[in-house]
Amino acid sequence: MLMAFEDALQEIKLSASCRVEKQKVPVVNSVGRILAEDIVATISVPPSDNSAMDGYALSAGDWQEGKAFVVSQRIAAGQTPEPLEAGTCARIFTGAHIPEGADTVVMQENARLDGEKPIFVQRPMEQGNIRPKGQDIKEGQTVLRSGDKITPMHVGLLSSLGITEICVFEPLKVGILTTGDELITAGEPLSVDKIYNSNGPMLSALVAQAGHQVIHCLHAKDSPEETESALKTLISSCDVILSSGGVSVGEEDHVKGVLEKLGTVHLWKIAIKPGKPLVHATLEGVPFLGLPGNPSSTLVTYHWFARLLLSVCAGQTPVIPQAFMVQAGFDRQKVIKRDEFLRVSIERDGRAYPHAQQSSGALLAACESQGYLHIKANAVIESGHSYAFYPFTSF
Ligand SMILES: Nc1nc2c(c(=O)[nH]1)N[C@H]1C(S)=C(S)[C@@H](COP(=O)(O)OP(=O)(O)OC[C@H]3O[C@@H](n4cnc5c(N)ncnc54)[C@H](O)[C@@H]3O)O[C@H]1N2
Ligand code: MOO
Repeated sequence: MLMAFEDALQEIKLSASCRVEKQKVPVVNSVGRILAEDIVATISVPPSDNSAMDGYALSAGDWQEGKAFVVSQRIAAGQTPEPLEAGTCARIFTGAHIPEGADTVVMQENARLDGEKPIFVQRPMEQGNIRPKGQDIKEGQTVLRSGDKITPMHVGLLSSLGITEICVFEPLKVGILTTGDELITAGEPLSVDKIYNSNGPMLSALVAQAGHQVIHCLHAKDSPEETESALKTLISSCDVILSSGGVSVGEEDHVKGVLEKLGTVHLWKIAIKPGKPLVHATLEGVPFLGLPGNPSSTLVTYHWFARLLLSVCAGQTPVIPQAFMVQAGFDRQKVIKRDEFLRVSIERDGRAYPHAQQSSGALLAACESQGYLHIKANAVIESGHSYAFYPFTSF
C-alpha cells in the first residue's frame, strides 16, 4: 500500500526537529543563514517625523491664500531643528527632522517665491509629505522570527535597526550516499555497461544551494556490506543523511535491508510519480531519506521531501513551495493512481505543456522545463482546466 503524497509530507515534517547549535554572526555575512532568535525592534524607523520632500515645513493652520511666509530656519537631513517660530515656515529637505510646531511640508514645486519668501499656491493638507515616526517599523515590533532564512532585504532591515550581529543556527551537516555498481565518476573513462554518477553531484549542489553543508559524498557498490559501512561513517558525522538508488524491490537494491538492520524504517513507497520507492528512516537518531535512483525521481523527491526534512533539521520554519494555478494546454484521459509531477513549460498562450520526455530516467527534460504541474492521483487532465504549477525556482 502506497502512502498518499500529502500524508508522507506531513509525516516527514512532524518527525523532524532542529539538530543544530546556535552561533553569532555579523549581519553583513548572514545571507542564507537561519535566524535562531526573534528580532524585536528597540527603536522606531524612522526615529522621528521627517520630510518626504524638498520644500517648506509649516503649520497648515497658518496658511492663507497669497501669504508670503518668512523662512525662519533651514533644516537639512541629519540636523536637529529649533521649534518653528509661529506664523513662519522652515526650509526643509528630504529626510530632515520636522520641527516642533510644523505639521505639513509643501514641496518646493508648489511654492512661488516673493523675493526670498515662499507663497504656497494651494492649502496644504495636515501631515502632508510627512513620514511619521515608526512609519516603517515601530519600537517593540517583532520584525523577524526564529526560523526565518536571512535574505539581502533582511540585511537591510536589520541594519536599519542598528543591529550588527545576530544569532543564527550553525549549518546543517549533510551526508550523501550514492549506490550502484554501474556508476562511475565524471572524469573517469566510460565503458558500455557503466554510466556516470549524476545524482551525487546534483544532490550535493541542491543541498549546498539550500545553504547546508555537504560534509561527505560517499559511494557504495550494490552490496549490503559496502552500504552498511558507508552509512556507519555518515551516521557518526552527519546531522542528516540522504541516499540515492537501491530502494526498490530488486535483489540488487540493498539500502532498505541495511536500514532495517541499522535503525527504524518509518515509511517506504509513496503514491507519487516519479519517486515512488522513497524511504524514510532514523539511524541511531540520525534522520535518513533514501531517494530513488532514477535522476528525475531523485530530483522530485529531493524537492518535495528532502528539502523539507533538511530545512526543519536546520532550524528553518518550513516554507511551502509557491504554486500558481495554470491552465493545462493539453488533455489526458488516462488516470494514474499516484500524484504526478509532470515536467512542463508555460508557453506563450500562458498554458502549461508537458515535456515530451517524462521518463524518470531523463534529466535533460527537467533542465528544459520550467517546473512541475501537479496532477492529483486519479485525475484526468483537461485542456483549459487549472492545475498547480510549481516553478523550479519555488524550491
Ligand atoms: N519490479 C519493480 N521494479 C522497479 C519498481 C517497482 O515498483 N517494481 N519501481 C521502479 C521505480 S518507480 C523506480 S523510481 C526505480 C527506483 O529504483 P532504485 O531507487 O532502487 O534505484 P536503482 O535501481 O539503484 O537505480 C534506478 C536507475 O537510476 C540510475 N541511477 C541510480 N543512481 C544513479 C546516480 N547516482 N546517478 C545516475 N543514475 C543513477 C540507475 O542506473 C538505474 O537506471 O525502480 C524501478 N524498478
Ligand atoms: O517512481 Mo519511479 O520514479 O516512477 O520511476
